[in-house]
Amino acid sequence: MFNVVFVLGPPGSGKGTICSKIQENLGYVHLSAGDLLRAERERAGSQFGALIESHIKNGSIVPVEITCSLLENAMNLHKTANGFLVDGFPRNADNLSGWSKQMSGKVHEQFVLFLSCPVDICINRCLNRGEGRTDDNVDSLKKRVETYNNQTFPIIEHFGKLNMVREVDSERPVEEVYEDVVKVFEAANQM
Ligand SMILES: Nc1ncnc2c1ncn2[C@@H]1O[C@H](COP(=O)(O)OP(=O)(O)O)[C@@H](O)[C@H]1O
Ligand SMILES: Nc1ccn([C@H]2C[C@H](O)[C@@H](COP(=O)(O)OP(=O)(O)O)O2)c(=O)n1
Ligand SMILES: [Mg+2]
Repeated sequence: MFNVVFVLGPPGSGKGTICSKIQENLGYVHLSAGDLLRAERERAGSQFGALIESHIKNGSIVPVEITCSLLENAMNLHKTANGFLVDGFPRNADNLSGWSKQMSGKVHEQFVLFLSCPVDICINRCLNRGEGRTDDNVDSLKKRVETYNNQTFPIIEHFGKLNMVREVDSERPVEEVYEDVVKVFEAANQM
C-alpha cells in the first residue's frame, strides 16, 4: 500500500517548490502530474502529445486515464518510498473518480496539503517563473485560474468535508511556508 499526499493549490501557489523540499528531507517521492504530462508530451512515439499540449495551453484538464497511468507507473518505480507527493492532482471530478477506480486498494491517502495564496500573487509568480512554459502567459493563466476556481476548488472542498485538508498559507516566504508544512507531516506521521 503506497502512502499518498495530494498537494493542491492555485497555479503558482508553490506546490512544486514545497514538494521538492519535502522530497529532499522527508523521504517522500515528488510526482508532479504537470511534469509527468509535459514529459509524456515530449516522449517520441507518444500518441498523446498533441492532446496534452492543447489541454495545457487551454488550461483545461487532460483525461484521467492518461494522467493516472503516468502517476501509477511512476509510483511503481519507487516501491520503497515512505510515500508519494502527488502534486497537482486530482484537479477535477474526472481526475478524482478515475483515480478511485484505478487506485483504490493500492494506496492510502494520508491527507491533502492545500497551499492557499491569493490569485493575483500566484499569477505574478507564474509570469516570473522563467521555465519557458507554454502556459505561463496571461491568456493561459486566465483559463487555468478559471479551471482552478470552477473545478479544482470543489475537489478541495470535497476533501474538506472528509477532514482531510491541511491548509497552509503560501503567500509567505518559502522558508516560513515549509516550516508549517513540516509540522503537518510530523503530525500525520507522528514523527
Ligand atoms: N512562498 C513563495 N514566495 C515567493 N515565491 C515563491 C514561493 N513559492 C514558490 N515561489 C516561486 O513561484 C513560482 C511558482 O512556484 P511553483 O513551485 O512552480 O508553483 P506551482 O507548482 O504551485 O505552480 C516559482 O518561480 C517559485 O520559485
Ligand atoms: N491533474 C492534472 C495536472 C495538470 N494538468 C495539465 C493542465 C495544467 O494546467 C497543466 C500544468 O499543470 P501544473 O501542475 O504543472 O501547473 P502548476 O504547477 O499548478 O502551475 O498540466 C492536467 O491536465 N491534469
Ligand atoms: Mg507545479
